Amino acid sequence: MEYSAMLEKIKSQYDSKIPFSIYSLPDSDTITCYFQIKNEIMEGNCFLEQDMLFAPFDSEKPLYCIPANKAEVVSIPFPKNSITQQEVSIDEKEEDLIKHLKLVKAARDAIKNKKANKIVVSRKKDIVIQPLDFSILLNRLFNLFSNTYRYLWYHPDTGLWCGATPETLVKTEGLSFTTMALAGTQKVNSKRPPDWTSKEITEQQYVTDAITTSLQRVTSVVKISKTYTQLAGSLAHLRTDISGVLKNGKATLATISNALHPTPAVCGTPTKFAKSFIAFNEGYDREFYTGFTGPINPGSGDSQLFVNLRCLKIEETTATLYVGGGITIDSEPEKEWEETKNKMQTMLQVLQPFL
Ligand SMILES: C=C(O[C@@H]1C=C(C(=O)O)C=C[C@H]1O)C(=O)O
Repeated sequence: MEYSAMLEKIKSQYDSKIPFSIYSLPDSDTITCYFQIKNEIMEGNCFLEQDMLFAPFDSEKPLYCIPANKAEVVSIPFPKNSITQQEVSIDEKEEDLIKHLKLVKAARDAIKNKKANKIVVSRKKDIVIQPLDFSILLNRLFNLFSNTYRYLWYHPDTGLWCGATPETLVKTEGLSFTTMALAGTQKVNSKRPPDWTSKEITEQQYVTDAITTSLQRVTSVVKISKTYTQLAGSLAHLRTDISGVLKNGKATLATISNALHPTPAVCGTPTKFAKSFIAFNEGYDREFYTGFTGPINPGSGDSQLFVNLRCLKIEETTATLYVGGGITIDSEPEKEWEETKNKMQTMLQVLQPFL
């Protein structure tokens, strides 16, 4: 399939409300498209066959998939273009600032009261956009942030989502797996490497510890790398790689993703408290933000799932952007607000021609 035919196909699937998904793996020049053939709703048991998966933050809610055997699956190179980035400024409402500062303070108070060590709090931001043009959107999505997992997903039940996430939930190859603990955020400064503070180091260590503990149930041989800096757009994060072998016969992709999700990178620790704090205090439904998505193939064992961060949802002429950050005892509310603004830049860069 030619790239221009693919663009036509996306438009016709979208106009006829038939599910499709397009993705490019980190550092790849190829996009893979899943165009569902018939307009059936595929939700529920999505971990059994080769498919594209789209799972919400709340594991009680349905996850969606486009099975390969019900879709036209094509992989093609995407046209490369260099795009210059300029910071995009948008109006933020005073009430949103006040609400977020209050949320961060409430999370910090719960931590001070020893209810949790870390809680990830987030917000969403609605932005009015020009009518969508898939050609422009995909050109920016796939050419910017090439070291991230970039995707576009559409399903009539979930709506249209896209994202460029730096975070792997889990990658499996046969019985081997790798995952990562990603946390701590600084704006990249071209003059000097990030100087990580003890707040960020502690916040990221919580993630490594929690992931290693939850994996003990379903894996054997866990290897933990040194912690290093990962760049994602104009941001830097702290990252530790965790790899190992799945317990033969016991661990499936479903068990390992259930063991991992939601990690303290997007929820907090302890998970139960952080989850209920988020449900009671965030004041909105995260839907698929901080859920997970990616191409899976349980038969061959080669699957890649990514945490749905730096993402947005488009409904007609409104784009909703989702951003959050990890709160610990040392968090400063104003800095956390700035961090959400910095994280928003990723999707604002993609949307720039539509603003
Ligand atoms: C929650 C987000 O990102 C997560 C939180 C981070 C942090 O608190 O520093 C860093 C990377 C991600 O694990 C987001 O991008 O919305």
